[in-house]
Amino acid sequence: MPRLAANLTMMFTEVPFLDRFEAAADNGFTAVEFLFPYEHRPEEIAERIQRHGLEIALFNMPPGNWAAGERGMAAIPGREAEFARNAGIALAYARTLGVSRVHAMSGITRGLDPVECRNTFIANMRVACDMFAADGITILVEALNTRDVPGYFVAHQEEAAELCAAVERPNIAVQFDLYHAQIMDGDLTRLAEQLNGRFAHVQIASVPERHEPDTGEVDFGHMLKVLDQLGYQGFVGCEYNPRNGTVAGLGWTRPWLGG
Ligand SMILES: O=C(O)[C@@H](O)C(=O)CO
Ligand SMILES: [Mg+2]
Repeated sequence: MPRLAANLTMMFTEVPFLDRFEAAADNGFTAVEFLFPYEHRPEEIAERIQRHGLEIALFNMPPGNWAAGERGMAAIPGREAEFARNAGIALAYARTLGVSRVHAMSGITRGLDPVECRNTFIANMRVACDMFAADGITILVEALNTRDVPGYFVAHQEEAAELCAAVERPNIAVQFDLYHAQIMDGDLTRLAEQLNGRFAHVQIASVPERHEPDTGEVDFGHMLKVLDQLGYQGFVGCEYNPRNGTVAGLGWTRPWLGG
């Protein structure tokens, strides 16, 4: 049975960030995820988690200047020191929050030398993996679709898996976002079978609109069963923009969350 995690960057945005934890718990979630916690002290977030009996499935390292269009820097030559600093910031949050998966975004590398980017990515990820290993934390690599994020370093699931292998560390894995995967790769059942054992987090949303996963071109009831059959024990992040309000759109979660 997949364990759903509400993505608090996209869901429950009707209330301020710190109040989204209560909203998620009230609606049956026992786990949450979010992109960036850094506007809040880790202790404030830890208090919400404890108060509402939640677990945090995942969050991202600082991504650089998000508003200016930056999407991480793991593969961007010349930003190694900033990457390592950001890894340190994320590690402090992960420790306080008891989180065991942290996503390190690769960056927009369009126009840069691909070999240099790959070497930078591998070296940076080795640094991050080694920093997080003692705490039992896995670093995640996500492929993003080129329509939403043109020029991102990793666009296909097999590329993400191959890069993880090239890092040669036990605590790195693919963040298998089925929304991006459907847009770029398709054939999701066979893809999940091929990648089985190499992903440590899953995310879902309808395609192409990125709304609730009960609409659109992918049958997520089927995909969640496939993940079950493959023995996937991790979380499934609900990373979508609710169509008409978060709570109004939660009907699809009933078979998975109960209620
Ligand atoms: O799929 C996404 O957009 C996120 O999981 C993410 O981390 C980068 O925006
Ligand atoms: Mg995602």
